[in-house]
Amino acid sequence: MNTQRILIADDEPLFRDTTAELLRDEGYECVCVEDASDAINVLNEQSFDLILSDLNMPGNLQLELLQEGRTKFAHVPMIVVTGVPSIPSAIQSVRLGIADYLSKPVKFEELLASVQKALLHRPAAVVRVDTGDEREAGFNSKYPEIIGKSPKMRELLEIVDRVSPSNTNVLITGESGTGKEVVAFAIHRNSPRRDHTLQVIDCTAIPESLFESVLFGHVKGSFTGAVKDQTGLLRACDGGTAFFDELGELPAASQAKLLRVVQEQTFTPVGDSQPIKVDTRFISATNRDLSAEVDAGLFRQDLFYRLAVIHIELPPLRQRGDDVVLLAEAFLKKLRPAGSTINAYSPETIDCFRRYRWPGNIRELRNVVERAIAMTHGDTITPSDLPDSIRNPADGSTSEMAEVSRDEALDRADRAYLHALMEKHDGVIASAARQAGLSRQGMNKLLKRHEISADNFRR
Ligand SMILES: Nc1ncnc2c1ncn2[C@@H]1O[C@H](COP(=O)(O)OP(=O)(O)OP(=O)(O)O)[C@@H](O)[C@H]1O
Repeated sequence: MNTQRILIADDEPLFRDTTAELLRDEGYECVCVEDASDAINVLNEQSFDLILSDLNMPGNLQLELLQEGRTKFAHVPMIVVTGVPSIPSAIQSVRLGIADYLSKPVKFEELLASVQKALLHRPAAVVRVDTGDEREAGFNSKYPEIIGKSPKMRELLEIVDRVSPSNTNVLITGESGTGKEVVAFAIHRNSPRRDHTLQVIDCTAIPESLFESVLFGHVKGSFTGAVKDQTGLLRACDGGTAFFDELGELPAASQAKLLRVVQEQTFTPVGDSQPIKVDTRFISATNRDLSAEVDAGLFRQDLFYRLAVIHIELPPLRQRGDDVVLLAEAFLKKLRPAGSTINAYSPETIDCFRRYRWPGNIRELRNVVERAIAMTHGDTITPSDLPDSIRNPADGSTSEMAEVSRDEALDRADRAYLHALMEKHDGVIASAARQAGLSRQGMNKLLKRHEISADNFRR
């Protein structure tokens, strides 16, 4: 069953509906719109694998959909189907990188062949997170799955860009949930190996006694339970990339076996005598400090040097500045149910996001957004939709405090205090003011200065 999603933008109802119906019969999911601006809106809201677009339709007289589609949604192939073919529009379309240019009337078999071809040759599948305006939202057109435009993330993307085309082995480190796997996939997808497999090998999931069998494969009868020949994971990614996740968990005996493969690119399946040669790039990830583990004698130094030819260190979310806001916005768009009217965070919620330290990094943020979407009653997510630990982080004296000016630190503490106070008093200004030793007027002034709305705390 094919569940690829196709957006059909055409103002001719007969063509639009018939094409959608025929494509649905082929197993595709189709969404139909009748003009270019609706198409752009839908593209901003949902992810698609292909766009089928008319040229002469409302909102597209300057080929707006074509222009915007090719710059903002470059990873979604587009096929133009026009009733008014012309050489200039064909040239312009091709210049903008469309997958095909068809003239109406078009036979369905011809259209289907074009769709299948475009889908086959599109950039490898990505986790597409739609973040609205590219520049504003930290959307990196070459790495759409990596949201962020903080200096640390820009630097990181530059490194990713430089290492992707090479064959060099890469070690990615960083706290849990910082996006190590996302970066590994981005490197593979932008490498010449992209048409081959990226095989994820979770080092925590392979028992030491089965390491060779799982990685190298085995022949039937080579041990009790080996009832048939089994191809190992490394064979599956010949020509591609082997991604060793949680590398730091690999036991010493398995480290030795892996070293041989990394050095020689050969291995022998269990019970076989013929070595197999592969061509594999190794990307590894760990949240441990591997060089410290090498120093402590817990990880083989030779294997470390082989695998960490390039070392990419992912910063924790708390060091990525306002990327937290960009990510929260992207997750909101991605995770809200279709047709949902939830469309914003209140300024106080954004404040909570900025203040919190995010020990679980981006994964934690994603979970928090998902929970908030389920909790909220209105169109806007407010602090009452967040877990208590995020509304009231008990981290007034973190080391981060020492990184900012005294004024900024006092300001943050003041804001945290006001949040806690409003929370406790359910947004009732009179009682909050009483506890704070302020007049109502003074409390109102302070809330206004911090752009905190008492209404958001009322139950
Ligand atoms: N820069 C980013 N932009 C958008 N989403 C991201 C980004 N980084 C991570 N994510 C998302 O955050 C979640 C965690 O990412 P990922 O699994 O890659 O982290 P990890 O560092 O490999 O975690 P662990 O060490 O626990 O395996 C995923 O849902 C991923 O899609």
